[in-house]
Amino acid sequence: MPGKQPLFSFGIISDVQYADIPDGRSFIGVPRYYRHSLLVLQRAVKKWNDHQKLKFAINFGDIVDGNCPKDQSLNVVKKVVDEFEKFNGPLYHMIGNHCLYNLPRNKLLPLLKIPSSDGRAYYDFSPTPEYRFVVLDGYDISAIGWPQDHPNTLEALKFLREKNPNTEKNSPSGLVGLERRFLMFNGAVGKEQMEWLDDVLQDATKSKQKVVVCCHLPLDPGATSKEAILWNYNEVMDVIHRYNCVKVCLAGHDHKGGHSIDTHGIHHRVFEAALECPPGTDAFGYIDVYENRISLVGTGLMESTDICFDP
Ligand SMILES: Nc1ccn([C@@H]2O[C@H](COP(=O)(O)O)[C@@H](O)[C@H]2O)c(=O)n1
Ligand SMILES: O=P(O)(O)OC[C@H](O)CO
Repeated sequence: MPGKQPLFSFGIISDVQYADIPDGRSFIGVPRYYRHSLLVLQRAVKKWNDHQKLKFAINFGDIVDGNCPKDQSLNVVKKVVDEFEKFNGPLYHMIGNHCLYNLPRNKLLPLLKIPSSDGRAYYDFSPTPEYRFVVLDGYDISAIGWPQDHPNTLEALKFLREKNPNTEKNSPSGLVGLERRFLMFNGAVGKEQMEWLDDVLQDATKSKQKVVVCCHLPLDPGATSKEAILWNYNEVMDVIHRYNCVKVCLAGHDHKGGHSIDTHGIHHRVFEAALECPPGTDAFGYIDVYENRISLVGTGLMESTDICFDP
């Protein structure tokens, strides 16, 4: 409603994928501006600070690109984190595949200040009594980021062998429809995390909190290309759909962005990537949160979106 003050607001950006290398292209030929993406982040932080009323900011993952020379990974991650930390408020990070190409979890999570035990990267926080944010770890079961002999790596490799017959496990060749998500650059939510999610949603329901679910990997086929969804998005959504508290799911990873409303009326918004902004353009924003609405105010290629729900 025009004129009504939001309960709170927060900044968002996704897929910065910075690297100090010349511009390139994605596998499907979309230009990627590896150096310029840091300027997009700098402009985002300036805009968030100028706003003055943002309660926090969330990075939806992939702060550094997989093409970053590996002897530079540690310094580059630190450099990008330093840019984020110029924001005058709390920051919440999540991990993406490109972060994990550069650093293992035990190095990455402390740098991103992700609360963690045993390398897990899922957590929740409550910025106001009415709202709970759940940050999922989409690379819990993954062939990247864990030590090679870790049970989660072995489970992921077994899963990929069963689901994707290609030698190159990032190739969706021959996979049909939603099977195209069974790629090495995606991952799954494991059993313990699933139980934790169920507990958090049960607690949020008891506490009459509305929940915003955040994950690097999208959770609804309507909001993303088939190659970019969480392997077990359907199992995660089955848990979410058992409750009424989740109002919105937010994600990155699929750089072109997207928006859908699923069969239970939950909105899914996938954010446009900072990496794919041609020089001088931007993709970031902030979200105003109300009792029964969230409103994304986008800058540049980040499309503004209004999302209404039952309180
Ligand atoms: N349709 C596709 C997409 C990707 N690949 C492989 O994945 C790698 C990573 O892709 P990016 O989006 O990060 O460029 C890429 O190098 C390919 O090996 C593929 O085979 N088919
Ligand atoms: O994480 P990337 O850069 O490999 O990109 C993933 C694609 O957007 C999936 O379609």
